Amino acid sequence: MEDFHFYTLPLTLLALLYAWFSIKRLYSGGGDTSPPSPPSLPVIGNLHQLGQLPHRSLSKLSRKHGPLMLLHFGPKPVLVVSSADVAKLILKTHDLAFADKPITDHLKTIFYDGNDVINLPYGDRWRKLRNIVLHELLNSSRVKSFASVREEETSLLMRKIEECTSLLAPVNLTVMLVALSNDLISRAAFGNKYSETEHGKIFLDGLDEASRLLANFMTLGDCFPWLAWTNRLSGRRAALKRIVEKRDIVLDKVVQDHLKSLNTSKENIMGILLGIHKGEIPGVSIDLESVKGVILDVFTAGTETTTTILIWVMTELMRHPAAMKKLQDEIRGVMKGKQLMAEDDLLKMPYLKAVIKEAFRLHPPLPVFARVARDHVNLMGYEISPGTIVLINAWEIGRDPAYWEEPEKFMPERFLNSSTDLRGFDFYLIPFGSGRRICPGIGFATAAVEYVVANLVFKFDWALPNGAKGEDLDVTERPGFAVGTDTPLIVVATINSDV
Ligand code: HEM
Repeated sequence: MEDFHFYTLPLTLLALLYAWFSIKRLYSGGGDTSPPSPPSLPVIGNLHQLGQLPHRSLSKLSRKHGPLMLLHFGPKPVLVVSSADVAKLILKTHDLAFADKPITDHLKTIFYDGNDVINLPYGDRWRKLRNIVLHELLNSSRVKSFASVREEETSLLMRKIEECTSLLAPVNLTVMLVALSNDLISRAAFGNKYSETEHGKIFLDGLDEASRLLANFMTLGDCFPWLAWTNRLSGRRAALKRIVEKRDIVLDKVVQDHLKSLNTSKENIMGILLGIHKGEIPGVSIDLESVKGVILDVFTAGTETTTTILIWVMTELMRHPAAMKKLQDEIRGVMKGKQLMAEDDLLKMPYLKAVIKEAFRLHPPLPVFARVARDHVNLMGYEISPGTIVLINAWEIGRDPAYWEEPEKFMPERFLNSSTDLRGFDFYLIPFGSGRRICPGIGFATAAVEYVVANLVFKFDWALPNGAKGEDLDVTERPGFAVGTDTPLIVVATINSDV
């Protein structure tokens, strides 16, 4: 018994100390070779610190622990990047080493086993599909060819707003802009507006539900392979499967309808993809599963993001009447004596472009985007292992005080006489990402956003209902795939009497 006390207590203490340091090392990155980490809990790591709006929780942590920070989501190491300089290291200096994307079971269920551009790992299959998207579907002449779709859909939106003004009714701009983005993408993708058909509604509702189910950053089952069963238990997997099955019936029917028509139309994305599938472009090929994957990419990546930025632009203009007036003066000056805006008119509107860039800086629709390390990388003296997830906080980078004066202020003037653009070369402004995996939809999205905002501001004067002031607008963010405002933007429009 005496021996027991003599040896057991110190040994137990030693064992406890060893366990404590091992856990600490495991969950705080492992000492000098790992970037700084906030304190974490055993097993779950830093998961409890994520919150509903991850860009904000990560921003708070990074302001304390630095622009390169290591977290753990359960056992998974996660690097968080929060400054333009570190983003440049990841997206330019080591772009190839960080060119993979994280994929979870849920994403596989939604995207045909990850058989699409967004989710494929870097490699030949991804390169082949990405080239098709970049060179055949979304190149600049193709984006121009969709101008008539933008013009027709924007003038329909104008008419709907005019109807509200004649009834003296406020306009729910959020609802109208959601419908507009869906219709723009639907017509570009399929050639017609699927929102108007029963089938189309099922398809769009399916996308919406899937995006809501995926709004949580990562589920426990995604972080811990041994907890994958919780996805089944929570009912999420079954719910996703149901949604995907319904959606696939619609997508299969659209593919079959297009295939049946003798000449596959080259005027919409589905037609072009099926043309490639039939071997119409020498040296380029695509299987039917990937055709559906790419179509899903276009809808998933293109609709909610476009709606979200349109609403942020209009919200910021409502909150800043001086900027609204300056923009109106610019647009109405360019349009003097003209009724119908052509896309070439936008070239003479530098303040419009500045307003849109400023909205993207403060409110990137995808505030945090992810990459995965493919190789061992030495980053700023730290050893990063393959498989490490990298979260790039574009929202925080847009506020990096090393690059932005008064970063919280909405000040479009900062972009006048500046060469900064949205194409990912300026690492302090990366709402579309940068490097090998930069968004291929930049041209498509900005063409739509510029044309729609220019028309809204040209045709109407805007006010808030009941004489409310811009600063009263509720700009609380809503968690989701794209982060927009929680409260719909309800406004009163008056027709500009000079138009
Ligand atoms: C305001 C609108 C949009 C925003 C803010 C946006 C943002 C982004 C971001 C941040 C990425 C990840 C980039 C990276 O990892 O470096 C991305 C990827 C992607 N986006 Fe967009 N996007 C928008 C519109 C669109 C549109 C309209 C399309 C298609 C019509 C599109 C298609 C894609 C695709 C296919 C990818 C995956 C690229 C790859 O992994 O190779 N996006 N987008």
